[in-house]
Amino acid sequence: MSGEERRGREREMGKAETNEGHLHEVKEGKGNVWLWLYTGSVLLGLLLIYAYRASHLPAAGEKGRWAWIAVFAAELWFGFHWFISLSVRWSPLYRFPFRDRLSQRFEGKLPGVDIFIFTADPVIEPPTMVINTVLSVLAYDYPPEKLTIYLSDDGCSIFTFYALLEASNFAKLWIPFCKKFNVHPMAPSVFFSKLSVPLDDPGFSEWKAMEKLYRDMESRIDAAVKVGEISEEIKTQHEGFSEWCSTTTTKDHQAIVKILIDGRDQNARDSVGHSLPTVVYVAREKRQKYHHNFKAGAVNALLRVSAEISNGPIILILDCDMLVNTSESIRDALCFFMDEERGQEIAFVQFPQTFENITKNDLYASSLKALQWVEFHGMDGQGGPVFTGTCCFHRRECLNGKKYSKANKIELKGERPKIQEASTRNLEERAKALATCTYEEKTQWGKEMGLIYGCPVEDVITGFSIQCRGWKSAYVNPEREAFLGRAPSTLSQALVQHKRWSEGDLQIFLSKYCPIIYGYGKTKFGLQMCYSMYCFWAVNSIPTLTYVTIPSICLLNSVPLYPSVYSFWFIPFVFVIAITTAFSLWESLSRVITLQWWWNEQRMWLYKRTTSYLFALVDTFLMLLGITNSTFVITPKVADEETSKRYEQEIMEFGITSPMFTILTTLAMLNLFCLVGGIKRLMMGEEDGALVSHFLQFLLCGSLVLINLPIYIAAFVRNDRGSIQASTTISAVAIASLAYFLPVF
Ligand SMILES: O=c1ccn([C@@H]2O[C@H](COP(=O)(O)OP(=O)(O)O[C@H]3O[C@H](CO)[C@@H](O)[C@H](O)[C@H]3O)[C@@H](O)[C@H]2O)c(=O)[nH]1
Ligand SMILES: [Mn+2]
Repeated sequence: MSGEERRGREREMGKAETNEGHLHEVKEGKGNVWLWLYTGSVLLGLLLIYAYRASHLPAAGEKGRWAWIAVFAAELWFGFHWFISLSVRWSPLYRFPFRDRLSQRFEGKLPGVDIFIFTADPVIEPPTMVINTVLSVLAYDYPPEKLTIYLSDDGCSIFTFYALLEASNFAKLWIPFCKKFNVHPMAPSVFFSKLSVPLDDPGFSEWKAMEKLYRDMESRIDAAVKVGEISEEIKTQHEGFSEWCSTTTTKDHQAIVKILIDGRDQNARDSVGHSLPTVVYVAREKRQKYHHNFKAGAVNALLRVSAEISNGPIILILDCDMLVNTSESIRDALCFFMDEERGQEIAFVQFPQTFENITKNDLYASSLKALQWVEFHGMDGQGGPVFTGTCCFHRRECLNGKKYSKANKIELKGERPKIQEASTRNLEERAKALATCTYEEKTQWGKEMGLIYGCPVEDVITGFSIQCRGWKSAYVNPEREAFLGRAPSTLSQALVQHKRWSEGDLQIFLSKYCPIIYGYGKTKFGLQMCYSMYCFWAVNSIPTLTYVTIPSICLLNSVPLYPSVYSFWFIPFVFVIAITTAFSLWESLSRVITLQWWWNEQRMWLYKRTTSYLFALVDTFLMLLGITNSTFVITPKVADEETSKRYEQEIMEFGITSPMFTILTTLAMLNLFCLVGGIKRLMMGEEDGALVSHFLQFLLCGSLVLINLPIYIAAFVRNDRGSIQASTTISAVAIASLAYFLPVF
């Protein structure tokens, strides 16, 4: 299904509301009859399962009693989590902006927009990638004098600064080029590598010339990075280079604020004579003894710096790998904020995080389709989606802590100071003072103002606190993806990212901002349920681990844990398994996803639960006990050629040793051994009716073996550098063999 078809379908699914005169259309999802039926029947099935578990509990001293209790507890938890996950399905909303109405009514009065781009490490996030994001943003279809771009560099890298300087020069040609040829995505590296212009096209030579200019710039930057030094000749191009000296390190340096293009300057023009957006480089001060609060700290520093320089009332927050793919998304977002009636209560407009490097069947389930195609629309119906840290437009005032009030109409005003009022240098000096380590001492920054500190998902917790102040958020998922980022391209990256997310979400539940307690009376119960569902991700690890080990070990020991095929109680089990699987398949297949894709999603669902979520749970407890501190492991955005090749071929990447891989391999081996043991017993006819009495255990263990196929292949068949390390395989086999000796209680 193409984007257009999906959109058509969503429109159809929605009930029309009166949209006359509005800047956007809101449609409520319908078709709840099916959902009622689904919910009702699964609920009934679950109750029957629980009744069976309670009434057939093995007596004290009988083999399998404790296994039974454990499996029962897991089923209770699964039922509970399934139930709260309905909250994101009940009342989806779909939104569609009317850009033409916006232009008709507001073209001359559009608000200033400040765009924040964040980078933190020049190796993981190469300068050429970062400036591609910057260039794509510069080519937005928006009045340049109202656009200011801030690059926050937590890596304080002279190469990133140099790359930005190159980009600000290149922009003078790139912006008119994008407009002339209607370029999408507006990032040169992606654009030139994915598209080629036909020879007979009238624009051919211009196109090729631009590509050459881009490639030259890219090689200049890459060359400087490779040498590890900026040449004296380059340093003469800008006095900003003098900020770096021999003692400058990522963790220890003064604040740097450099306005590379001042849009107020009459001489700052592109090649066709139009004025240019303002471009600012910011590296907030870092000192060893001050905690810098990761991305949240960077956002807050930019909030203050930008207030001094441009003070745009609308802010777009972007990660450094999030390229702009359509020039319209600022205007789309404004259709929500500027709607006279519906817009007043909207604090932020979230776009989905879409990615340019998703493989054919999304091997690591990184496209987050379930979340972004189903769940966020569902949350929108309960008060608004989460803030996901990127691809999100905010009202500045809401980020600064303002409470919603019906009486107060907020106006989207805020003009840049005129050039005669403040010179560029003067602005830089004033802004620097706002980006120091000590500035936030004894202030509300990180608490009531700006992004909230101390949580690995600063975005989610902040979004929730904004909603608790009475605001709503809106989710818009346009036909053509608005942004294109880079998804993790190895298994370990994907698992580490999910560890951070699930850990952060669990910490929200345990923090002052617990959705149920803090949100009580401030938000809808449905919204609290949505958030709780994410908060409990990490907790899922324990019941999932129970379920992937105990029934299999019991199978090996011929201890039945489920009703036999001929029993009445067999029906609810099969029914719940069948209908929930069918529902999930329907949800996926009706939204483009292929069968293989769905299967990959199921595998990642399992892997995340048995590793990322488990580690998140453990780390959260250690943190509560004061043993560890919260950290932020940055997701790598580049990989070596061999790894990238395997990724494109959808071959799972292990390669390194990691406790996560040991767990995954052990679980895979355990299930293989148990299945083999169970089948052996069947073949030998050691026990009559074993298949009938253990049918569901065979099914469960068999499915686990099937889903783990890539692990067996990576451990025993493959011998490339991405396969499972021999040491991991050996320890996994050793631990899993213990299953043969494990007594069943
Ligand atoms: O100390 C830091 C750490 C990170 N970043 C930036 O934060 C962004 C997100 O980091 P990344 O490693 O790419 O994390 P992801 O897992 O891809 O990030 C998702 O999840 C994060 C919360 O866990 C959100 O902040 C992000 O916006 C969201 O895309 C990147 O641009 C980083 O450069 C900083 O500026 N300073
Ligand atoms: Mn990222």
